[in-house]
Amino acid sequence: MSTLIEAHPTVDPINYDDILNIVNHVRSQVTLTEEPKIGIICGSGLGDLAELLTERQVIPFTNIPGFPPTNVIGHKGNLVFGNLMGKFIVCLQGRFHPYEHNMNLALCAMPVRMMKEFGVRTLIISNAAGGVNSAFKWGDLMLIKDQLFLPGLAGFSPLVGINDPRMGPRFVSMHDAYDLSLRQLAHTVAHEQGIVLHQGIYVMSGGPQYESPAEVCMFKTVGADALGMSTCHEVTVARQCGIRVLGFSLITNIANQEADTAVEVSHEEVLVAAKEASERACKFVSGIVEKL
Ligand SMILES: O=P(O)(O)O[C@@H]1C[C@H](O)[C@@H](CO)O1
Ligand code: HPA
Repeated sequence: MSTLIEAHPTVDPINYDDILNIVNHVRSQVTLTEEPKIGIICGSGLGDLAELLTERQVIPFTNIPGFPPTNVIGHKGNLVFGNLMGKFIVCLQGRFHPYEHNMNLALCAMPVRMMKEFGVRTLIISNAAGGVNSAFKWGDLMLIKDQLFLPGLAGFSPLVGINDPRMGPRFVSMHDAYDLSLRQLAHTVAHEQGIVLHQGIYVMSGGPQYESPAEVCMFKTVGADALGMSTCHEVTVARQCGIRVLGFSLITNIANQEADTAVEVSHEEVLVAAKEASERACKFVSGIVEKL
């Protein structure tokens, strides 16, 4: 199976040497005096966090070979190194959504493999999601306890294809995907900051269409709490390469379950809600980084 990237026909996201070459190319554009032990993937609403870093070194995705363009409004498209709460970190300001890139999940998760090479041991990942759990309100935060990775279950795992053992094991356990001790830490921070922090199961669909009411009901029946179109491919790769993960969703809309009283959801609504939750989410993540 070829996973070569159309725009960069010499880069293969499942080729370990290609990943190393890209990492070295990035290294040549920055001055790294230490390894970033913490990585952050900023989903919708968390992008401003990358602006809070001090001594920032910013590399636009367009300067990174093998990186496709990010087309989703609300995602800036920068790799940012810098300090947050006294810790040196690397931040992905924007991400690749599989629906933008022909469901090439290995490509979309490639930044996680790069983070591992930079030295990342802990990854904080966020997303915008539609709430299914009836206790959730617009603007709430939900810690991800577990995931339903629909593209992965359907054969679109980022781990499909030849597995170079330098990437990690062929078969990866997802039983402890969202680290328990990190979740406990997140609850402590939320409590200190007076933030509502639910916990639940995140579903990743292929998108880009939002779910129909019948699909929302189906997901609710199987235990879903929040619905989105990202994150699970990144978490899967992180677990393969031994990075521990903390994930959370900004609940930007309430997923409608009744066709007769249809409630439209739009990307604009998602962005407005994500922007509203941004300050709270940035403070939450900063509080977690401080305690890591
Ligand atoms: O990167 P995220 O997951 O925050 O992106 C949001 C959620 C959906 O993927 C997409 C459509 O609203 O944008
Ligand atoms: N469904 C899927 N993805 C989303 C949603 C939703 O309701 N809201 C934000 N991203």
